[in-house]
Amino acid sequence: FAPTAAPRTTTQLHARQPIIAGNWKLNPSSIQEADGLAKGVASLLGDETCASSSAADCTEVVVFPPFPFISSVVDDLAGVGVGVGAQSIFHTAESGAYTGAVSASMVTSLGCQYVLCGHSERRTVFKDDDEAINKKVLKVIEDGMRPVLCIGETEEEYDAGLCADVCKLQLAKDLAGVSAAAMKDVVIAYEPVWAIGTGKVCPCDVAQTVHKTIRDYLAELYDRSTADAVRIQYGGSVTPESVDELMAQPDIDGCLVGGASLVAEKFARICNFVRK
Ligand SMILES: O=C[C@H](O)COP(=O)(O)O
Repeated sequence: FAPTAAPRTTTQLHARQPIIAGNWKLNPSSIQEADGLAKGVASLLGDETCASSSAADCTEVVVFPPFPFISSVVDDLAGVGVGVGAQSIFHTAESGAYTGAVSASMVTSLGCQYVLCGHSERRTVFKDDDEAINKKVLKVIEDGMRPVLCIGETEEEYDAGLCADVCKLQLAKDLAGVSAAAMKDVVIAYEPVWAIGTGKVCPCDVAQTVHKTIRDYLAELYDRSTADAVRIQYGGSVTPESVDELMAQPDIDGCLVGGASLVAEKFARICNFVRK
């Protein structure tokens, strides 16, 4: 799938490849529907030119189906250049008496390249705390996959002016023990909780400011060069209508899309965002 306008300049010091991801969450309700969605995405984005490229003018696309659909979706997307990831993993053990758990090695063996860690719905509904999220991040890296570490503040924290503090604290705790070298495989997703599934997109200038704050803090945790190479996605009610302006911001390198990723045409339009 070709970019629809002139690519972001590649002469900048750290040309980060855009990454658009679709988090299907607890959707759809059957394997038939999941295959239909994956095949729809495949037919709309079907072009192998981006499959093996990490060039900044080529957008990486990943989808995160529910566990039972992963294998089939991997098959549906074979040869299309769209990656597949898992929405979580169990971080405590690889095997044993853990009813309902799914290990990193299981999803790796299915062909997953990415795992979501720390999504706000995991933090609130499933009580994943920063210690568990940190273990997941480390486990994903250890198993040769890439974590998409989700961070972000609640509406109350945003209103109290605590956005930067919350994001920094989550980064410090969730990235503990992750080396600078490993950060090349880590994607950060800034997802203000108040914008998730609400239709309220964070204003682009606010999102850019937070992304820059996150990048500057990564430079404190690591170094400037490492921070400048990390890809930071925005997530929260992203739509075909909002994606172009978001992606025009200098520190926004991609989007983590929920609801709009469940409609192949909308997701394809977001992946084919117009570069400004
Ligand atoms: O993982 C995706 C985010 O939670 C955003 O979801 P949303 O696009 O439905 O607001």
